[in-house]
Amino acid sequence: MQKARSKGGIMEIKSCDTLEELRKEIDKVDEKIVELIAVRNDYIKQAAKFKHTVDEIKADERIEDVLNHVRHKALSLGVSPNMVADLYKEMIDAMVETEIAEFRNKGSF
Ligand SMILES: O=C(O)C(=O)C[C@]1(C(=O)O)C=C[C@@H](O)C=C1
Repeated sequence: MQKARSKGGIMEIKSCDTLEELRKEIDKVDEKIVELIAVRNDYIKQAAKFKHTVDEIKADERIEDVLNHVRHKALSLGVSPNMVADLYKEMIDAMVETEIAEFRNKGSF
């Protein structure tokens, strides 16, 4: 089995013999990606505990830091930094909404 393509890679890369086998591996990777998105989403909900206003939730400077961080990580793994940053922008937009909903909810406990 081929090693993941870079240091710090989280999964082994299998050399597949058929398209069917390859697609099963892609499905497994997609499940992992969604699991990690769910973990991130849970942390985002926790972040609402530390915010005092809705304005504070959308922290533009922090978003820039996150985007730079993932751009660098993508580069180190040989993946397009712009593609990763675009995915992150989409995800963060949605997670800001989740955080706002969580923030509005926290008063009702
Ligand atoms: O770091 C925070 O303060 C967060 O709430 C997390 C997060 C993110 O998705 O990374 C979400 C909203 C903020 O605008 C900035 C970053």
